[in-house]
Amino acid sequence: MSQTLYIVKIGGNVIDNPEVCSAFLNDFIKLNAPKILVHGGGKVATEIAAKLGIETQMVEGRRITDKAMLDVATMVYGGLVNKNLVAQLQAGGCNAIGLTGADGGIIRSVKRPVKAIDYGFVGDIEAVNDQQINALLYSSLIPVIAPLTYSSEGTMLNTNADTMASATAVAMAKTYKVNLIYCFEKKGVLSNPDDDDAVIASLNPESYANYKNSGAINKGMIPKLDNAFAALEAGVDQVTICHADDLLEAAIGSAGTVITL
Ligand SMILES: Nc1ncnc2c1ncn2[C@@H]1O[C@H](COP(=O)(O)OP(=O)(O)O)[C@@H](O)[C@H]1O
Ligand SMILES: CC(=O)N[C@@H](CCC(=O)OP(=O)(O)O)C(=O)O
Repeated sequence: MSQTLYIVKIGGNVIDNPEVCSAFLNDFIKLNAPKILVHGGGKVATEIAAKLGIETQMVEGRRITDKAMLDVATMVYGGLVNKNLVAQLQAGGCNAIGLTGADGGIIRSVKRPVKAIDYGFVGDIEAVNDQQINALLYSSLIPVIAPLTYSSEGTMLNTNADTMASATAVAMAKTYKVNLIYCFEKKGVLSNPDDDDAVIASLNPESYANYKNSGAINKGMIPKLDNAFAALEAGVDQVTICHADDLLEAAIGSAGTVITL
């Protein structure tokens, strides 16, 4: 029986809220098992870009990333957000190491081909170096992964954090029983987006299709759930979507929305 590895993704709305983020990090530190943190930061990037006079354009939850926006993404995700998370984890006694996909060559991607939409410098993941990630875990380092990848041409590419978490989980499922937990600012996937307590306990592809058709599940939740189902189909053991406050409960299956096939 292989060991459980927790891959926890934290979204940009939580990162932007210092109190909730700090409480979440304290719980992440308490999670007593091999673990990886994948972070977003879309909200911070949008704020900093606006201060620099760069407008944000999102299509289906993905940021249109021209060169100026790529520079913002690289600075904000790989620098500001990643290093602040690492500093807080280190202060709490957790030996975190901050990485983009380029560091240690852990996640390589290819620039998304231009079809109906030109997303610019956005990467579609091609390869996750699970052996390199394993080497870090064996050294008792806790990887903290920013939503950036690199191309074989030597450029950084902006990559959705939910997809980073899902692809990392799939690669690590070769050696671990992976428990993937998406933490955000709501208690789970809601059956009624206006009622924060209407948490769906368990969601399968059929119920997902129904909620999507009725409009109850929309916007950023659609790519998150597509990533969640893709991870399960590719061998990840468990996927949960929960509030950042409920990480430790979700880790034992008693909070949030459990995704099933
Ligand atoms: N049924 C739903 N339940 C919960 N959230 C939903 C639902 N439908 C849409 N959403 C939206 O999805 C968002 C989460 O996606 P996203 O903004 O990409 O999160 P993150 O930045 O944490 O990855 C929520 O903030 C919420 O506005
Ligand atoms: C290509 C793409 O869309 N990248 C995302 C990466 C950040 C992210 O995913 O952050 P959240 O998890 O906070 O949404 C973006 O720039 O918004």
